[in-house]
Amino acid sequence: MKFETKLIHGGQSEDQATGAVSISVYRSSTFHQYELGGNPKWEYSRTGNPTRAALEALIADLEGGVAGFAFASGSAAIHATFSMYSAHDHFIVGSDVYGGTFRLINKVLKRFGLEFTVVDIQDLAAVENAIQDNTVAIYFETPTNPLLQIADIAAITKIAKKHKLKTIVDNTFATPYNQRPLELGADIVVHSATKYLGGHSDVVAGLAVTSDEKIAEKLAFLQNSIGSTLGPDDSWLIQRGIKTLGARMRVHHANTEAIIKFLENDDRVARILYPGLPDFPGHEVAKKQMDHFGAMISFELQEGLDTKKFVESLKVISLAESLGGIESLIEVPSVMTHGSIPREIRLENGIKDELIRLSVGIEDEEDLINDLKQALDKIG
Ligand SMILES: Cc1ncc(COP(=O)(O)O)c(C=O)c1O
Ligand SMILES: N[C@@H](CCSC[C@H](N)C(=O)O)C(=O)O
Repeated sequence: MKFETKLIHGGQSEDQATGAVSISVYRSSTFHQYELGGNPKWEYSRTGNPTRAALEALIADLEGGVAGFAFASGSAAIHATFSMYSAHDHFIVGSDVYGGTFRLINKVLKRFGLEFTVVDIQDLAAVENAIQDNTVAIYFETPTNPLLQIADIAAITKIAKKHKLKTIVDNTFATPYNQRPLELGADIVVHSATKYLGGHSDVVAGLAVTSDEKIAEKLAFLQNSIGSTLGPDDSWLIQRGIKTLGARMRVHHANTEAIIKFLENDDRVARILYPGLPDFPGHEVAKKQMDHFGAMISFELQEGLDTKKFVESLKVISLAESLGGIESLIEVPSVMTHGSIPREIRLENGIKDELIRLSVGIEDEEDLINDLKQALDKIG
């Protein structure tokens, strides 16, 4: 089955009880057990729910894993994944990660004794040099939020395997439409399904997928034990969103190409970060491991231009956190999505105060470009 067909018919796409082509929402907390001490398929919705299970089967299918797990948010999926490990286990983490992941690591996981070394994930020698006797896994995003840095997944998983480490990839920005890390050797993929997978900015959800049966057992245990599971209504929304992922991504990509051309030709734009640009540092690796370069763009305006006024002057594009929805969203990471990272660390990692991140939606491309133009005209 081709990927675009899998989006619609993959996993478990029909309701098994009725044949309904849209999976039913099983809004039941518990299930009648007809035999005491039997082994029922469904017992309690935290442990397993048919609507959530359909989504979990679908994401496992799309990422090429053996099992998928749905959580109440991307952060919950990441938390459950790190919960497989114990105090004094050491992780190598990419320096550019979503601010909330940085916060989870530094303010929560470290308190439970997990240890972390932050490295530039583009630098393979730095990754290998950071390995210690107690290192258990390498965790990174690619493309990263918000600098869109590209990590070489195949090369990193090769290093990981050599040292018997696991590789965990946050595939939120790429989505399985553009990139499938498990096929490149990763052990676990995590997602903020809040973004492209849901696709309509109307649900917060997270997913984890693994290619390893033993990890799948651990994640199933932790999902049930921690209990941060995704409810049936939200599971249904994510499955519905995924059905149109291919159609949406084609428009996201076309609009992004047009906006990149516009930004490249405007003197008021100083720097554009986008993996599809031939002179972008990660371009060659992105070309190798991604089917398309995605629809996230970061950029900086020329020094002295008023970033605040620019983002506040947009009329079609909304100033808002989040990304991957049908509507275009713009934000300033230093103040918004990455505000929880101390300024000196942020600057050290390359996130300037004035960096702007744009999530290109599927509106008419001319409307988006005209909106950017009128806002630029207000400041310079
Ligand atoms: C790359 C990335 N990973 C994980 C998360 C966390 O996801 P959620 O907001 O669904 O908890 C986000 C954003 O929130 C993100 O941008
Ligand atoms: N205020 C939130 C930040 C949400 S950021 C959402 C998303 N990951 C993005 O990058 O836009 C918080 O403090 O967690």
